[in-house]
Amino acid sequence: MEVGFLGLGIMGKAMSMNLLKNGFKVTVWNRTLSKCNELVEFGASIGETPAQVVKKCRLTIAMLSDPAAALSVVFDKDGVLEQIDSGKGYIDMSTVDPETSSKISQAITSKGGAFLEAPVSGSKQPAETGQLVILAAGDKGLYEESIPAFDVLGKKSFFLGQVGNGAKMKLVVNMIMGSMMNAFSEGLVLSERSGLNPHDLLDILDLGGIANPMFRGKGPAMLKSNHSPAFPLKHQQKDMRLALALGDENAVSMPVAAAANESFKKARSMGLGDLDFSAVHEILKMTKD
Ligand SMILES: NC(=O)C1=CN([C@@H]2O[C@H](COP(=O)(O)OP(=O)(O)OC[C@H]3O[C@@H](n4cnc5c(N)ncnc54)[C@H](OP(=O)(O)O)[C@@H]3O)[C@@H](O)[C@H]2O)C=CC1
Ligand SMILES: O=CCCC(=O)O
Repeated sequence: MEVGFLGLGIMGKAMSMNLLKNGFKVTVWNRTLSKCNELVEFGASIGETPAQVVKKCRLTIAMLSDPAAALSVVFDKDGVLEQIDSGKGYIDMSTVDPETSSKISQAITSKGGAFLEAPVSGSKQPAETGQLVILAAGDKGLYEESIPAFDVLGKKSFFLGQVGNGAKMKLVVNMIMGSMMNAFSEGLVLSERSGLNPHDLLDILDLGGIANPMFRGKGPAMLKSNHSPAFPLKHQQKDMRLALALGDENAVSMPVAAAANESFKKARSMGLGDLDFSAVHEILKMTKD
């Protein structure tokens, strides 16, 4: 199957590489075009614009940083809309808000194309090993057509109904994750400041009812102040912001998420946005008497 792939950041590079390794023909595009070269070494072709990729491929996947990027790649000059038509499908796997996704869906479908939003749970390593969880919504026929690709990219896909539901589910999941990261960081600081060994805390957490892969995977690196980016903090803060907007629209009080968002904003303002979202630990460590 020939698939187009737009956006070769941390996630897009791993996902398109995975498709190539599993026998898909992949045509890639990235805003910074030089990032395509590594994929070419593994057999990918390059499209010089999003429109060129869509012209060549029946299915095109996008994995872009945020709503502005997702909209730009579709609506700007040489964008997806210039070549989408009936018989072609567009799958946006970026994490965006439901309004952005709906706007893209309307534009694609008004030109006869099929649209699916399919944000993912899971980070760099699950993307490399095909262990993502795919939260799809939109055109059911396109979802079914995409299953061979989703089976390579993920360990499980969900079809959640109408466009917007995948985006909302992803924001709820990441809102919980961002709040957990803040609570975890505060716990690590509290254990150290009160004279405990934080490595003991990690062991104890891992044996109890709140054990989870995020604490297990990131905890030891956080204690060494190693925040090599898997999920950039700037994207986690974007997701908190979009989740809080969803809370506003639905009159859901979210004081815990709002406090977590403030910590991520502070970390961004201190220049930590390109580090892993675990770097929020650094600003919590800085608070003293
Ligand atoms: N990293 C993670 O663990 C996960 C991330 N996500 C989500 O996946 C998406 C991608 O994340 P990730 O790969 O980490 O992000 P990166 O920051 O590594 O990559 C972002 C990508 O978006 C492109 N981009 C940014 N702005 C524009 C623009 N205006 N026009 C065109 N392209 C643009 C970048 O191009 P360029 O190279 O030119 O800068 C790059 O390809 C985000 O929505 C994120 O929230 C979801 C699950 C996990
Ligand atoms: O959006 C990013 C999710 C990262 C993860 O699920 O570990």
